[in-house]
Amino acid sequence: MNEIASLHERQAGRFVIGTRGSPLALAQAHEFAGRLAAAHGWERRELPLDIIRTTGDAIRDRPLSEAGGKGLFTKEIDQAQLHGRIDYAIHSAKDLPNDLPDGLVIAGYLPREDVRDALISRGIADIAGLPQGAIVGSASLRRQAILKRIRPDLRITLLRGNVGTRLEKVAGGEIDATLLALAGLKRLGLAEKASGVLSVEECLPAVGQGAIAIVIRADDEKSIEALQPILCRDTGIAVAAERAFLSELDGSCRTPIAGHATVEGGRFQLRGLLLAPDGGAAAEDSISGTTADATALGAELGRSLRRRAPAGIYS
Ligand SMILES: NCc1[nH]cc(CCC(=O)O)c1CC(=O)O
Repeated sequence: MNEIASLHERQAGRFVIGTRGSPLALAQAHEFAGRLAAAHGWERRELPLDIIRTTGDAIRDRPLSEAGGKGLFTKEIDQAQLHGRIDYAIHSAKDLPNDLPDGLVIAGYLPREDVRDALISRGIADIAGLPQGAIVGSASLRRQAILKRIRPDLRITLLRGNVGTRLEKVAGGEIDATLLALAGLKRLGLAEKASGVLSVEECLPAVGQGAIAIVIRADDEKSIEALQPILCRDTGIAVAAERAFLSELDGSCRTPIAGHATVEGGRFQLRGLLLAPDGGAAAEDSISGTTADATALGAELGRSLRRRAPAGIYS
């Protein structure tokens, strides 16, 4: 969107929503806008989307961990937000860096989708069913290490691109399988592309998986207030604890880490997993308590796993 269009829509609209342009990012932004409009009885066009291309969108050929990590998908959006061009930025919680730039904060989360990973293959329902030496594509260090741990014979290749591209590579026979977040598939209306769904026990999800984070300017009281009716408190508690866990372990996203928290009836539980990149060694544990202590417990589990990290990860 050019500057003039942006200014024009800004006068017509109540709030401007910033998002990346991938199909999944757009689906998430539309879900947010639909919920916000419904909560206030606003017209959907009063919440225009400003689609922002990020540096990360242009990188296709190498692991993001080598190209500079998670901030690549947020930098241009952060700038637009700090300059006041957008009010709300909608992100997959999983893709948000540990530390946001000064002046921006996570205001909360929408209700979480299914946190599990889906297996995408030509008709095989679980990892055990994949043929010996099958080629599995993934760009996620977590998924790669988990796969190597349970099936050392699999040949893991780097697979990037948006969800549609990844599905095509399996359908076309270029690779035998991949793992994708079921949440993303559901939000794209593609859940039937999953040939199987992996349990949380078998494949512990990434921190933040399935949750949509809403970022605002820290001092933007109008935007914070309008959000309140659509935020999911339990998701907020769970993801904040997962992020506290992650921030004790690694900010560089070069280490395979999984973490998943649940909140039910005032109780909180978090499982965490830290793996050697080749899947050969792992440290895993869980912690539970009251929701009031969730973030502190998340950090505690992170420190505890760090002390027990497989050799070669931190030293
Ligand atoms: N890193 C890409 C990314 N970021 C968020 C999702 C899916 C949606 C989610 O996890 O909330 C995906 C694709 C995937 O992992 O399948």
